[in-house]
Amino acid sequence: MPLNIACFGQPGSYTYEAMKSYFAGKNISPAYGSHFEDVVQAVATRQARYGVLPIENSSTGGITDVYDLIHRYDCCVVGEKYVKVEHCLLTLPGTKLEDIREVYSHPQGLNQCRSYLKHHGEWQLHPYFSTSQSAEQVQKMEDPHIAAIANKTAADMYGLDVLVEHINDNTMNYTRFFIIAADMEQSPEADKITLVLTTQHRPGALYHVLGYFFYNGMNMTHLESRPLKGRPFEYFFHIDVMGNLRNPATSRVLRNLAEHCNYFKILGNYVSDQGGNVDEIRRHRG
Ligand SMILES: O=C(O)C(=O)Cc1ccccc1
Repeated sequence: MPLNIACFGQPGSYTYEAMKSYFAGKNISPAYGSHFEDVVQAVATRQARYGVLPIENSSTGGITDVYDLIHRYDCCVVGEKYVKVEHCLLTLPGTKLEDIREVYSHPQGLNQCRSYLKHHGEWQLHPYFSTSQSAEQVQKMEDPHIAAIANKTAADMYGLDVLVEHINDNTMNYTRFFIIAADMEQSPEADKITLVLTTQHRPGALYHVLGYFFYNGMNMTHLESRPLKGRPFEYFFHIDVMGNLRNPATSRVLRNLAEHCNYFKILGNYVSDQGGNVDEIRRHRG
């Protein structure tokens, strides 16, 4: 039986790449969603066993809608994948740079190429469903004045030329993807925990939360704050820390921490992505 996977975008999207690489060698049956919510909903209603979504970019930061959706639909994080994102300007074969008047891409794609696009301030920018759907749109419109920002796979899939390569502002441009599910998964190899909490609304509350990790030698790798609806200037904190919940010391720290929070939920404990990309990021940091 193939694994039903809900994937953001369509074949050729960066999320598609993340899915292919995370589930390499597995028998999968993907269904695609044009909105982040489609993917989360498919998982929450168990139409799909797993969902794949972008969560964070190394140049533009957290993809905040996705944090909110995972939490709102009560989904769990069961894995992660880093993908190096190399944006290209794709056009119909034969189009020249001076022909271009309009550019389609996912808002993340437009954002990550801001400096390049600034040099072409006359181009009209169209935020679109995903990078791959933007490429398909260029193919369908058959208009040589229109380009898309997407990857080389999308160029091949949708019969487009790569007019300009590497147009992202930051050459070290990585996106982290979450693999989500309706239920928690636990493995002895899991080494990363994603949790969400709200602190008491008093001075030093976040300092205390961070102190739990610091004094117990737990490496915190990500912190994202999201507004609490109906409570102006109060926040959910989405936190990643290294650890395995089966380790009694780790679970004790988290239990103690939970007691000091207004709200505390573990979204997942999974194996961190230790692929070649991560090594490259570390090498670059020196
Ligand atoms: O639109 C896509 O291809 C996506 O998967 C979202 C995205 C867009 C740009 C960078 C990383 C992820």
